[in-house]
Amino acid sequence: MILTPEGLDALHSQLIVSCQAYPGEPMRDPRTTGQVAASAVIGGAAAVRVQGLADVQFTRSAVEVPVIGLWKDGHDGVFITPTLRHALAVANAGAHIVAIDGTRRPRPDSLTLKQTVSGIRAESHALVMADCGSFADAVAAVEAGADLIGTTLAGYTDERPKTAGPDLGLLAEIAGAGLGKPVVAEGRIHTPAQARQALDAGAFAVVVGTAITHPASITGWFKDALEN
Ligand SMILES: CC(=O)N[C@H](C=O)[C@@H](O)[C@H](O)[C@H](O)COP(=O)(O)O
Repeated sequence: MILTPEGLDALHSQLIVSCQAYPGEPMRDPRTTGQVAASAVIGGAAAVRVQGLADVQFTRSAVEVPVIGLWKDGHDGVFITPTLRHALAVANAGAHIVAIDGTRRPRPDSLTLKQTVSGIRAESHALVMADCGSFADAVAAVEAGADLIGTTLAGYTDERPKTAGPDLGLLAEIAGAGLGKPVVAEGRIHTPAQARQALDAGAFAVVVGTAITHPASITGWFKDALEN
């Protein structure tokens, strides 16, 4: 199944679930990722987002909804699918949508964001989601040709403070600017009410990760509540 820009309509106002376990964690296994993703789909996820080539491959065979794939390399600076090589590997692993760093920061392979998007288009059928950290990033990502704009990196670059919940201010600013591409709310959406607020602030779709698929974090939230 090839996902076209028109096919993105199926994701309008929908929930996308990010299924990620981090290096060294017990659930860091591509089979587990696929099972968690399939469970999220049973619950109503219209798409899933997974990290790592094997995770993309396993998840593609575990679900029938669109798979957003990424490859995290490192954890500082530009680390979400940082180069064209990473992006093409994610596309080749079967991702319908490749999520890439969509900031204006220099990239490790020295390509511009526009060259990266063009390279993905030239070599694959995958759509491109640009993970942005600011309004200026979003404008640049649309100009670069991205199919989807994510607020994924709001609070993780030095352009925005890290809000406790989702950065609804940035979301509303991008959505309100009418840049012509769907804006996906992602990052620190921890409650159903916040997911609803994100849609109301203009999000095309909402990505929730930790609050649905990261038991260690969720357990910590409950434990903290008992201790304070
Ligand atoms: C900044 C960064 O590395 N974000 C990553 C991107 O894929 C993931 O670690 C997040 O879990 C994902 O964005 C979903 O966000 P949240 O888990 O807050 O719902």
